[in-house]
Amino acid sequence: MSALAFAAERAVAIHAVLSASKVCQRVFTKLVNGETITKKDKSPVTIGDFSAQAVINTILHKSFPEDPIVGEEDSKDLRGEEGRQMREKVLELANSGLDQALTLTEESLLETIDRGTYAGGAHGRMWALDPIDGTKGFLRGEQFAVCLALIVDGQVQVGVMGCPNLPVDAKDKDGEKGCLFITVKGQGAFQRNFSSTKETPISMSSIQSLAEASFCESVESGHSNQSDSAKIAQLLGITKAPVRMDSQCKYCSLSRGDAEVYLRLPVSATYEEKIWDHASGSLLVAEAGGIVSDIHGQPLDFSKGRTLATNSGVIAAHAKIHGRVIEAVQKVLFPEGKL
Ligand SMILES: Nc1ncnc2c1ncn2[C@@H]1O[C@H](COP(=O)(O)O)[C@@H](OP(=O)(O)O)[C@H]1O
Ligand SMILES: [Mg+2]
Ligand SMILES: [Mg+2]
Ligand SMILES: [Mg+2]
Repeated sequence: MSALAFAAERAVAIHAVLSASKVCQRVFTKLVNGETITKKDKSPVTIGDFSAQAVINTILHKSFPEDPIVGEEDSKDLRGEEGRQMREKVLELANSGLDQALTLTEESLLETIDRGTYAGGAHGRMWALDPIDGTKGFLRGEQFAVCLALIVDGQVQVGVMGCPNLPVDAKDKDGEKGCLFITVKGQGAFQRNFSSTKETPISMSSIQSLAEASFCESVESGHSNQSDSAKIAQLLGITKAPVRMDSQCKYCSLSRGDAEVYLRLPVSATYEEKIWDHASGSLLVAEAGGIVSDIHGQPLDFSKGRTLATNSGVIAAHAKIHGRVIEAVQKVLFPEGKL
């Protein structure tokens, strides 16, 4: 029997994401003032984001030196005298997550972080990396995810997500936390706990009626229009309150049946979703029995560069109900019937 496709990429991605997730867990308990800065777009970035990107880029480069990386962060804020304090912290943290043979110097730290500047596009292999997705959730001690995906010719082929604060069993919220979600196109979706190497197949819950469904959305009202989502839920007959959660943990929750619908509704006409915010999560949901599209029902197009430039918003649901959800989305967002 021939080896499964992308077996090496899957294994390396698991190792990289797990290593970075553990660094993030360590940072959170030690994060102090001055270790978070605000980026030009007003979003936060922490020593955790930089360290996780350094760990993953270093591990990827060792196994796949030719592969470009589309990563969220760059080293600008770590350079020069202004960046010295943060740079030293990030160096120490990144090295704590890497094997000794891969130990970074200040110079190679900046270089490895900047391997994530690839422009993306329709051709060839590339990794999409969000070292901490849901940085706001991370800062609140809530949900965040370390997200890595392999994209080949515009198609997501491998996705691995590490969710350090997610309960391994949604029904036992105070139980063990820390799980990894793993998927390869055509090979299904799996969950593994940080504490074990055993992988369990997961799938979305197939509900009979939307009245039983629950939907999830971002915690941040600036990332998704929550008043429109309430109207859509009402139109669908969903009565349960939304589950608000940061990061791609929403895709993970859907994939193992904790919720049935994920609504991410545009808050502005100009914002373009980033490919690293959706690549791994959207493949996981698709492999678990769902459909992920934009608000018009169009597939997410990962071939347009660093953003999903031709898509607007994200709607994910079980394949059996996705069409009905899109109908409701269209009715609420475009009451005149115009697209
Ligand atoms: N106006 C906006 N609309 C949609 N997403 C946005 C946004 N501004 C920022 N984001 C993205 O929302 C992501 C978090 O997703 P969520 O809201 O589901 O937790 C952020 O990822 P980072 O935290 O990696 O920066 C960021 O890329
Ligand atoms: Mg960010
Ligand atoms: Mg993100
Ligand atoms: Mg991020």
